[in-house]
Amino acid sequence: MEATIKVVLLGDSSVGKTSIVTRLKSGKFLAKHAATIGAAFITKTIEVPSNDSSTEKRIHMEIWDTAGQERYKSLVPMYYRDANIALIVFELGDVSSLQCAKTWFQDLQDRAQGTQVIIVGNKYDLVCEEHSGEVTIPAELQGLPYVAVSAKTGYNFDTLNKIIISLVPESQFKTLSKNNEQGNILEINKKKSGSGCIC
Ligand SMILES: Nc1nc2c(ncn2[C@@H]2O[C@H](COP(=O)(O)OP(=O)(O)OP(=O)(O)O)[C@@H](O)[C@H]2O)c(=O)[nH]1
Repeated sequence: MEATIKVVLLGDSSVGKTSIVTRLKSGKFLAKHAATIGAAFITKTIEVPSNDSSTEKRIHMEIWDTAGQERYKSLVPMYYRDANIALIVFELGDVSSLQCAKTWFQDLQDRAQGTQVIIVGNKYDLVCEEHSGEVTIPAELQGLPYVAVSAKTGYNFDTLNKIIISLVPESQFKTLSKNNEQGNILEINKKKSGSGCIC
């Protein structure tokens, strides 16, 4: 079974959206300094762990990394339109980026109600462990799935992947295309025999 989903990253400039995408895609951290211009797109396939090999599942993710800089803000709705999942990213220890996350959530509620939201607090490696649990999530964002990660160290990316997987509804999964091809071949053969063709 396969599902294709569109994932978009939203959040203030420099909170680490591109670094999260890179970590999701390649498991690496590149100390990147250039800000994203407009948006960037990558694809990533993840296997859904299962005990039963007959129900193997794969999720193809189309991941859109948007620019956090103010001057590109008006373009962003174009990228979150039709997204199944939005990762709204803020930087742990940076209150203004958390306020910005609130604004993005409001935007999605106004313009993309079908999009499921995950709140991601990034740069866990920069905050002291004993203080990292003290993030006060604004009331508007409470109840949404939340995970603290570090794109630099890879901390909690397994949890982030699990949350993404859990948000893909069963109805989104379609039978593997290989089976569809087999189905088509059977259909062609049936038509041939029906028309009396012997070639
Ligand atoms: N220490 C630390 N630095 C990080 C982490 N994630 C990203 N950074 C750094 O933060 C800076 C900004 O990261 P980007 O991934 O470019 O941020 P962005 O949100 O894509 O920025 P825009 O393209 O402007 O929207 C870079 O210097 C990264 O190396 C992290 O988990 N820990």
